[in-house]
Amino acid sequence: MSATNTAVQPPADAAAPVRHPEAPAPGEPVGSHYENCFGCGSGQPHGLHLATRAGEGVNVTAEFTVRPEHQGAPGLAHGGILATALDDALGSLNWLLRTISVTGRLETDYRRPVPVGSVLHIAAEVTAVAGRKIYATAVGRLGGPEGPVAVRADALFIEVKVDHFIENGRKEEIQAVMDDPDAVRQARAFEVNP
Ligand SMILES: CCCCCCCC/C=C\CCCCCCCC(=O)SCCNC(=O)CCNC(=O)[C@H](O)C(C)(C)COP(=O)(O)OP(=O)(O)OC[C@H]1O[C@@H](n2cnc3c(N)ncnc32)[C@H](O)[C@@H]1OP(=O)(O)O
Repeated sequence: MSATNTAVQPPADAAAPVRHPEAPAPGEPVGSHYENCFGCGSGQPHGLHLATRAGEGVNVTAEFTVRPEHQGAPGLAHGGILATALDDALGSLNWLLRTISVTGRLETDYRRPVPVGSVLHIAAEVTAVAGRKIYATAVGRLGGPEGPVAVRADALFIEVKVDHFIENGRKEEIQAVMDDPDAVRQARAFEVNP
């Protein structure tokens, strides 16, 4: 049995999540939110290069292929890397809700070791929303989408404005993003089109 923390369990009066009408269609890729993201960006040679697709509900699926640079113990994925993979899949649920949010709490259970070379099949979904708090869960399986559970997580994401990144990110990277009008428009659209 997993230990649970009330912070990642929705309160009784939380609302069911609603799939945004402009969310990516089921089966469509959920693009990377930032090319230098260690989880999903194409610009990180040692990154996880997570490929995420929208599901039919407020959910996504993703695959993560464990490479030698992701090791903790010999031949096995590092636990922090596995948490990163789940965290990033959970983060891409932003596109299903069309809400920008960041991880407040991530509670992870490791059930099986994950060998280098294996593919972690991840499924993540929003379970409830209460104000700015978004409750979500993710599971990573081995051998296929129905395979045995290797790792799972419950998470609390907190909704933020674009200014969260502008005010807190290092100036160089923020300026580079702001110089890309498409990136700014995409991020701002989340705020004006709830
Ligand atoms: C032109 C530029 C454009 C840029 C555009 C970029 C677009 C990007 C798009 C999409 C990004 C997606 C990225 C996904 C990547 C994968 C996910 C990650 O790795 S995210 C990184 C890791 N997480 C953090 O760095 C958060 C650090 N923490 C914070 O910044 C703050 O703590 C924050 C924003 C989470 C909350 O701070 P507060 O001041 O806004 O709000 P308060 O009042 O503290 O919390 C609100 C409620 O939530 C609860 N809460 C907050 N944190 C909690 C926690 N850890 N555990 C339990 N409850 C918590 C509080 O108790 C409060 O609850 P009550 O309303 O009082 O009921």
